[in-house]
Amino acid sequence: MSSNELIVGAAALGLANHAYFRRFEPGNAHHPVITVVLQSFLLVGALHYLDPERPLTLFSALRDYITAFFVLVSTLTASIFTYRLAPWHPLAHVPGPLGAKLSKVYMLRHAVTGQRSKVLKALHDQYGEVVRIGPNEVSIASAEAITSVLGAGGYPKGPFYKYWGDPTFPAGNLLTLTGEPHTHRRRIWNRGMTASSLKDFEAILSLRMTLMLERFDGFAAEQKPVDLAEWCNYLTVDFMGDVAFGGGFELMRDGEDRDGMFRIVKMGIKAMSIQAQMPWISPTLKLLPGFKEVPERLHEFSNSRAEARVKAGAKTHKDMWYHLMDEEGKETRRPTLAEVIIDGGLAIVAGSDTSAMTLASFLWRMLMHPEIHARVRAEVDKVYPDGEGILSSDKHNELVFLSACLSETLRMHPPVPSGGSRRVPSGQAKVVSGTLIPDNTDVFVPTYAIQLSPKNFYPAPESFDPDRWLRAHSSSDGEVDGEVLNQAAFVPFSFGPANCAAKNLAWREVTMACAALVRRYDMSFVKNGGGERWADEVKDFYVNQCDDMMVDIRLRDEFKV
Ligand code: HEM
Repeated sequence: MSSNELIVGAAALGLANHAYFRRFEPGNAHHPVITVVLQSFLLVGALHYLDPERPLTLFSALRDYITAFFVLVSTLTASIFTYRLAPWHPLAHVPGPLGAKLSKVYMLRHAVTGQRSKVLKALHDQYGEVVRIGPNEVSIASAEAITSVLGAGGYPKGPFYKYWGDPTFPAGNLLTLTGEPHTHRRRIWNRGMTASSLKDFEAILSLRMTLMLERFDGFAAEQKPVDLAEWCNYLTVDFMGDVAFGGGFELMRDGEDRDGMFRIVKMGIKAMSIQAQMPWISPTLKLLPGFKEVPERLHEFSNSRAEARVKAGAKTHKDMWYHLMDEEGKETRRPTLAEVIIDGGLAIVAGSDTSAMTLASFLWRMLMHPEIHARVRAEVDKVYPDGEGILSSDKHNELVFLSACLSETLRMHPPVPSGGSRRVPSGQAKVVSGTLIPDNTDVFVPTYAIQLSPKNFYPAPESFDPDRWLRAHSSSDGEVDGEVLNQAAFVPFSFGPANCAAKNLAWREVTMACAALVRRYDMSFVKNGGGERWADEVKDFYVNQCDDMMVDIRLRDEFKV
């Protein structure tokens, strides 16, 4: 075999590898790398076997190896790129930026910088409702996609979700499950969210709110600036700890994340949000030393909380554990301890940052729009003239304007702004938003882009206008003089069988906290603290993450003694 034959052989192998990987999608990064390394090695071995007269020195063997490896990898890459841009690619008819068609690296870099949701919105503004955002991925920003992709007759969760669980646990959590296992586990979750369960959780929340108000009274007395965003997080973490494990987190009492656990959780979410863009990289990264440290710490932490909960038993109010563990024995197959621990951990992760971001965004909007703030406060004062009942949800339906402000907050600042993917199963290609979405495509339905589209919210979709919700409610068909408010396009809690499992709990939680804080305190951004730009700095790491929001807190005059 001459050098020419080596080159032709390596190129043929490159093409054969592409054909193989197209048919059998690699589940990790290390197997393809090992395969390519080994194949180059075997090719050089074959060269020397077939041409025994070829000089065999360390130098010539190395040179042949490098040539074979380089040609194989280059042909494989060129073949992949050519196919991805070819007119016969199944997604050739979907418009999108060239970089995204070629490689997932295009969206990966936006995931790393937390700009994914904003980039998706810009791409939809440029290319329309259906955009190709990866070699095999599309984003569809339309109300139609919400029902036909996320709804009951839609598609199962895609590989994006595969690694959101804890690799140190044998069971997957609710977020990672799809199909029948998801339906089964979701039934148990739903049982934990009935009206009577919500009342139990509300009683737990009112205790936490009382503590928050005590702490804020203290800051007001000391005239000490407070990181409002951080304290929103302390509230929601402490509350989720109570709900999921019957207690144990005391961030508000300590006034800090003492053992750094929640900083780790945030880092973990950020890392996962980046990996989820290339799910096949996860199994490879897990082989690296130190990589399991974060999940292992979380595992130990959840385990210790679970042990404490098991020892303590159910308290006066039934917590989530009670339902997840099926302590009433309603299931034929009772959940295992591992399943309950991992779902308890999920409740902390899924329920704390989302609610905290909603609360912080609402309060930021109040600080930015004093005239709207004044109207919310007037309503709260009217509904709770002496404060009686403010830590219960009984009168929440009377907080009409506050609810409109919360809806507008969740429209403009959805805490999960771009979401995860659904994968079209083989044989289930269908037309969505006028475009054929072929088999095996990963489909994203980006909440932020949909909720800021003038097709769904008009006029001024990028302005904070809570009254749009009131105007729409006052008309019988939801339409007012050329205005658009498409309720079907309002999905901050997602949609369909895998929508937020605790939507009603979350709504009560943030309503109660907003009402109590607005009623009791005057707040203002600390001078030169950059608070006015807070929302611009929010990053999309699947769940939004934010910087400090430093505010001065004062008791309203009527509460001063
Ligand atoms: C305002 C606050 C909240 C918002 C905006 C929110 C939003 C969402 C969204 C958009 C999803 C779907 C994510 C996806 O498919 O990728 C989701 C799922 C979920 N959320 Fe929430 N959430 C909130 C609060 C909570 C709370 C308090 C809990 C607490 C227990 C919770 C538990 C869950 C769970 C378990 C799932 C997974 C559901 C499934 O896959 O079946 N969320 N949430």
